[in-house]
Order: sequence, then structure tokens, then C-alpha cells
Amino acid sequence: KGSSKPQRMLSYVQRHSKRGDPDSVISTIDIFCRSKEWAMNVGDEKGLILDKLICEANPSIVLELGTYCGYSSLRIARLLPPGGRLFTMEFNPAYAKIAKQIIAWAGLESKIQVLEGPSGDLIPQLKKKHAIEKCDIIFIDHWKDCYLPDTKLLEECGLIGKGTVLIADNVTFPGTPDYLEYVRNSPHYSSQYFKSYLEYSKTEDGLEKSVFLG
Ligand SMILES: O=C(NC/C=C/[C@H]1O[C@@H](n2ccc(=O)cc2)[C@H](O)[C@@H]1O)c1cc([N+](=O)[O-])cc(O)c1O
Ligand SMILES: [Mg+2]
Repeated sequence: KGSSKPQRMLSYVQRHSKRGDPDSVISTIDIFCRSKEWAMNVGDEKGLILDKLICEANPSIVLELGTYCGYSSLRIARLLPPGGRLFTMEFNPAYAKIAKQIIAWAGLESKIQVLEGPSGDLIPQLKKKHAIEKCDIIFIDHWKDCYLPDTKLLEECGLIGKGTVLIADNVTFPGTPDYLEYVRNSPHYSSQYFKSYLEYSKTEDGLEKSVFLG
């Protein structure tokens, strides 16, 4: 019964970062992933691009698909304006448990709500259960074959409105070809690729920003 990588990440954070300081927790996770064990966080290079896109949009309601250990939840929530909220969906209970502890350690639990379950079940509940009108930003970083079906589901549920910004991780590596084809060819989206690198590596990757035009 050994520990899991998320468990080792959490204990590294608790040992090496400053409690209540999101920037310290973020940089500590990056050090863990560079010096100890690679992990599928958006990382520091794509993270800087994500930061810029979040600040530009100044969002009130952000939805994240794929919490994992909470790294991008911290990056997003630390930049929200007062009253801003992040809802993040996590399928795996073990990951959700670790993410909640990392989020609490960073002191951002009042801004972040971790929703446990498959996105396909949780998305239709958002309006009624969480009084969400429409999402200002949606950060997509879960299973790569779910990006497109979930985007269509979000459209059907009326959670994507004029001006909603979709930000998708890994559109180059591992790649999300069907999603890219959709947002780049749809007349309802204006799409832009931000070239970068796969987290903690030299492989090319990037973020796709797609604005819903209505
Ligand atoms: O596979 C990748 N990501 C899949 C992430 C999946 C996460 O989304 C959750 N989820 C939450 C809700 C759901 O409905 C389904 C899953 C899963 O429980 C997991 O926590 C990936 C892989 C590489 N890579 O280099 O190989 C790099 C990356 O940046 C990646 O994001
Ligand atoms: Mg990713």
C-alpha cells in the first residue's frame, strides 16, 4: 500500500510551500514536477498564458473541466475579482480529495467549488443547482475525447453565451483534433492558438482560445 503521486504532491506542498499563499503553492508544485515526478498540470509556461487570458477577461464565473490535483484551479482562482467563483469538475474521488486539500492549504476554498462526478452528469445540473446563468470562461483540461461532446453539451444547456471564452489545454499534445476542427471551423466561434510547450518538457503544445460570438 504505497502512496499515490497526488498524495506525494500534497505532502510535498505541505512541507515546502507557505500556507495561505497560492503563488508559493503553485511554484512548489512546479518544482515537485520538475525535480521529483512529472504530473499533468497545465504547468508554468502554459500557465502564464492562462493567467493573461484570465486577467483580460476578468471573469465572475469560471468553469474548469478536469481538476486533477487543483494546480490550474489555484492559478485561476487567485486571479478572480472579488465575488468571482470557480466551479471545477473532477471524476476521480481520490484526485478530488487531494485537490480539496491543496486548495484549502492555499487558502482559496472560498472561491473554488470542486464538483465530483462525470462532467456529462454535472453540466446539466449547473444552472439549477448552482444558480449559474452563463460561464464567462471555461477551461477544458479533462479527457481529450470529451472536449467536443462536453462543449456541445454546454451549448445545449445554455451555459455558453455571447462572449464566453473557451480555453482548451493540450490541443497539440496529446491533441484534441475533433475539438479543434469544430471551434476553428464553426461560424459561432473566433479561435486563436497560443503556441507553448507541454508542461515540464520540450515537446510543443499550446492553448486554444475560442470566443463564442452568439
Ligand atoms: O490526459 C491528460 N489529461 C486528462 C485529465 C483528466 C482529468 O480530468 C478528470 N475528469 C473530470 C471530469 C470528467 O468527466 C472526466 C475526467 C480526470 O479524473 C482527471 O483528473 C493530459 C495528458 C498529458 N500528457 O502529456 O499525456 C498532458 C496534459 O496536460 C493532460 O491534461
Ligand atoms: Mg492538460
